[in-house]
Amino acid sequence: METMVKRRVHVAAAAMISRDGRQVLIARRPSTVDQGGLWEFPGGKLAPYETGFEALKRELHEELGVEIQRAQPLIRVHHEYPDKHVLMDVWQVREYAGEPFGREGQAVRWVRLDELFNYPFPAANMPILRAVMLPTEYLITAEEADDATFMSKLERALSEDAVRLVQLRAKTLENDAFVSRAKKALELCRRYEARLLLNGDPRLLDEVDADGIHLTSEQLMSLERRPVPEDKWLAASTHDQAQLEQAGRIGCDFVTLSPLRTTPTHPDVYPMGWHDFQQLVERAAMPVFALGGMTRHDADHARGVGAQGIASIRDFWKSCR
Ligand SMILES: Nc1nc2c([nH]c(=O)n2[C@H]2C[C@H](O)[C@@H](COP(=O)(O)OP(=O)(O)OP(=O)(O)O)O2)c(=O)[nH]1
Ligand SMILES: [Mg+2]
Repeated sequence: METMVKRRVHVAAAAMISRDGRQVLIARRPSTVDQGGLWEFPGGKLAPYETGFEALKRELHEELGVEIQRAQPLIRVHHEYPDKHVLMDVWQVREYAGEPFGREGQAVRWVRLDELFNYPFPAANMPILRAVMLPTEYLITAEEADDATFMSKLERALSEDAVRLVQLRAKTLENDAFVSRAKKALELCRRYEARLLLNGDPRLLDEVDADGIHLTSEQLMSLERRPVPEDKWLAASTHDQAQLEQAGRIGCDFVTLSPLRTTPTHPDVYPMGWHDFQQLVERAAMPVFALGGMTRHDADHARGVGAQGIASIRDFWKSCR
């Protein structure tokens, strides 16, 4: 039998974000081409001499008639189709000239971020959809004995730092106190249109209608399947390749990967540093937040090596004046 060598295809694609930040542009692939009839993020294959960004500029001009001025890396996705290996570099584009239209006759549509899942995309796109919907910063709340202090610090992070993704982590609270704090936190997060994930048992969602669950790496490794429904977010803490693979197997929507640096809370854990971090992120099947000594100033660098952004306790949890 002939051995088939799979074609390798390198693609640059764009998540174009509307000026109000609430919508993303998608296009329908003509029914005659590969993955025809499905929706996609505009873009196409790199020519042999091109960088990813050059290809992105050319493709968006050809397909949509727009001139891109700047783009930030969003996520890199490997996907095995039956006939080829696709590597997609997806960029977030907010600065462009011209109004996009279907220059090749294809349907083009601005859709709200929370409606993206209503459109059929190619199999490779799931991590991209997650990445488009997630912000670049993930706040992990600090232990706080008293609810009032907790709430005022959370509100400060939501209002002053514009945090939109929050993990409630409160290991020192008993179940009832945790649930009560979670309900208050949820109400506040809703007011700021922020998502709240609970660090703990997936059954907590029966008591508090939060947006999802964040698993510890230990919980993650003990599960055989996704423990929450598809309409909830599932995140997990990971520290190595095996945990990242397990997160992919049970269908985590995103993960944190740590420790990037040593931190006062974990002084004796060996930090992985950017090089190892990048290698692990490269193979991950979902968006990854860098954790461990990160501040917002690290977010651009984190995205440059393929991460979604940064997760932090200290950077968003400051004393109130
Ligand atoms: N542009 C784009 N391609 C995607 C997405 N998801 C996905 O699996 N793909 C796959 C389908 C194709 O095999 C490949 C992209 O090829 P393409 O058909 O857009 O390439 P191109 O614009 O250069 O087209 P052509 O000149 O070869 O006709 O990546 C996506 O969201 N956007
Ligand atoms: Mg194309």
